[in-house]
Amino acid sequence: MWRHAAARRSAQIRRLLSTSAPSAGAVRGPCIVHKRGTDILHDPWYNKDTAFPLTERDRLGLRGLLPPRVMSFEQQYERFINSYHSLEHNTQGEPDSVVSLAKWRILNRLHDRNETLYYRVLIDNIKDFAPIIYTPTVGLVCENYSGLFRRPRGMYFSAKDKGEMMSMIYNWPAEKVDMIVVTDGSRILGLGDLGVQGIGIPIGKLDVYVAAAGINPQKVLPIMLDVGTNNEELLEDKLYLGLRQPRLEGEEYLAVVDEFMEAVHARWPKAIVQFEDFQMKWAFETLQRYRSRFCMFNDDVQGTAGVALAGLLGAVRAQGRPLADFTKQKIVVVGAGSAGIGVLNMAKHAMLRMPGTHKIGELGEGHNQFWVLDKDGLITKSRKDLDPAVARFARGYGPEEVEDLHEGASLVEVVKKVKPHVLLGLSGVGGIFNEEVLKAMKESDSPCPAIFAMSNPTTKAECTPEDVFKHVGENAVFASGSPFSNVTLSNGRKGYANQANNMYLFPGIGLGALLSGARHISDGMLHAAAECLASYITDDAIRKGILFPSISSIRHITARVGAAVARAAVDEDLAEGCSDLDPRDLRSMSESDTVDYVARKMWYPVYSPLVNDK
Ligand SMILES: NC(=O)c1ccc[n+]([C@@H]2O[C@H](COP(=O)([O-])OP(=O)(O)OC[C@H]3O[C@@H](n4cnc5c(N)ncnc54)[C@H](O)[C@@H]3O)[C@@H](O)[C@H]2O)c1
Ligand SMILES: O=C(O)C[C@H](O)C(=O)O
Ligand SMILES: [Mg+2]
Repeated sequence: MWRHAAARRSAQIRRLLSTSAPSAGAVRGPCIVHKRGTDILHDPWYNKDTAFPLTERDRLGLRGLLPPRVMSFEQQYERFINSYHSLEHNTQGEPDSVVSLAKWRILNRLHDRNETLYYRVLIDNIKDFAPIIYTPTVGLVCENYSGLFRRPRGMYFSAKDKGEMMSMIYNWPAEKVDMIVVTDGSRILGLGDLGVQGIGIPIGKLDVYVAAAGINPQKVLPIMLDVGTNNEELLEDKLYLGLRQPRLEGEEYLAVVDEFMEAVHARWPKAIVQFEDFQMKWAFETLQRYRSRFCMFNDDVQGTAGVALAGLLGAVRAQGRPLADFTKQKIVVVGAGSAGIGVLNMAKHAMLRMPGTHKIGELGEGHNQFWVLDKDGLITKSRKDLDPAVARFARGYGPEEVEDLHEGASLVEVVKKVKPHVLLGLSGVGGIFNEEVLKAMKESDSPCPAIFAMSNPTTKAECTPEDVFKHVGENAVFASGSPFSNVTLSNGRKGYANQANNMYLFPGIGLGALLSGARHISDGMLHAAAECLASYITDDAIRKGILFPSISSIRHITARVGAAVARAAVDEDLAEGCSDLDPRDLRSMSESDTVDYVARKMWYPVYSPLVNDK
């Protein structure tokens, strides 16, 4: 009996793994379309522009609506890339912001017109296009959203929609939604409260979901919760497209988010909801409120933490030390907001359970390797109105305080006295790691001091890689939230400008949760994601100063992270499976079979033959 069940299961796994992996040569089965003629040309999901073959033009009532020449997908692709390159050429010498917005416009127009072509060029050129559809350009787009607006994308729920959301959610045309990214626009990157204009962030994040995790773009939904804005400039801007009222607070605010979450859950109970760029108080409050009820996570708190932890572990390896020495690293964190606190919690947790020289659990809560600063300087236990989330990292607990530091000490004082191994910025303050601070890092107790300037967009980065290699030394390792170019060092070697951005993890967290059908997203699943990313980089790469893999491998990384997350969900009995997969199938897959399975489930953009249903 048991043998039969096991045999059935392995046959099922063989079947799941035998479907061809998505690739450029893939041929799709037909796709049923309920439209004809110009309605198809105006639907970016079905539109193939000049690539509709003649038979399809006949079948779908398109004959005569397009120029007669039928182009191939490859020709269309080349045509787009050529026009992108001519745009680059023609805008040479223009200010960066003008060039970036022009690039964003040309990509956005393609997105509006032909999704298959758009996502193919995005996937193939992710390293070049990520800085346009994601940080830093997405920040500029959000700042200028009301002026740039041509057509809506995603859904907008506002404070005025109270009581209506349960019906409004059915206005979304797709029957199934797998992945939702929602913001209230209150902390967009390091740019502050941008109100409704923050919708650019969910759109950019979901583009990354499609490119990196192969989520089907018909099943993603960007959401803006417009509860007002406290940004005076926007409130006075005649073109501003959001509610012109101050932000809702307290219970009124939570009632809007509650209603939205209930509406989503009622229509798509298995959709994953990623909270993005909420100001700190709501980031933590909503995470606590929803995380055991819905399958959701907060990317800024949890995704960022995993990426930073992978970077911190890389910094230990770069010193040629065993990972267990992580517990002895001195880490200065600048910024005690949603991202900073998320990183501190995860790093502390990792230290407390680090196997090796210490017995697990030997290090007590008082073991504090962190020095945390916010806008008022070093946080100590004498800080007035200390936020409980920060309290466990405030200096002054335990008997081991040796440095002569005081409440509110400046960053340069802290660095000089502590001589940290790592200086990590999540402050949203551009240039705060100035020359004096970086020169002080030269005296770090690490042979290769690590500087993480994680704030976004580029203008908010705490420092540049040039500054680091110049002032800290060429032995330093560097990572930033937004992309920078590598630096040529004096001996001709490369000084690597790694990108430490949560884009390495959120797509895999979402995908792993989705494919396992996780009831919710546990700390164990998040740790599995971080560990997977940390182990992705080889010792050879680390020795060169490479802490994170190239963005070009994002699909490969995401398949691994997704598999690790799904396996952790199974281990914790949180997996309920998805349409073609029973959780027991997932349980009996080997690690590499799980990676294969996840990779095969990724959507890949190819034109499907279209068949009209009437
Ligand atoms: N690289 C990534 O993947 C990633 C992920 C999440 C957030 N971020 C970036 O991190 C930044 C902060 O995000 P957040 O959600 O934590 O914001 P937040 O507003 O919750 O927190 C900002 C923190 O910085 C502190 N701060 C402000 N000015 C300071 C100063 N002069 N000196 C020291 N500390 C100062 C504030 O007191 C606060 O503690 C943003 O720029 C965001 O783009 C990057
Ligand atoms: O959006 C990003 O690039 C990373 C992060 O989520 C942020 O808020 O800065
Ligand atoms: Mg964010």
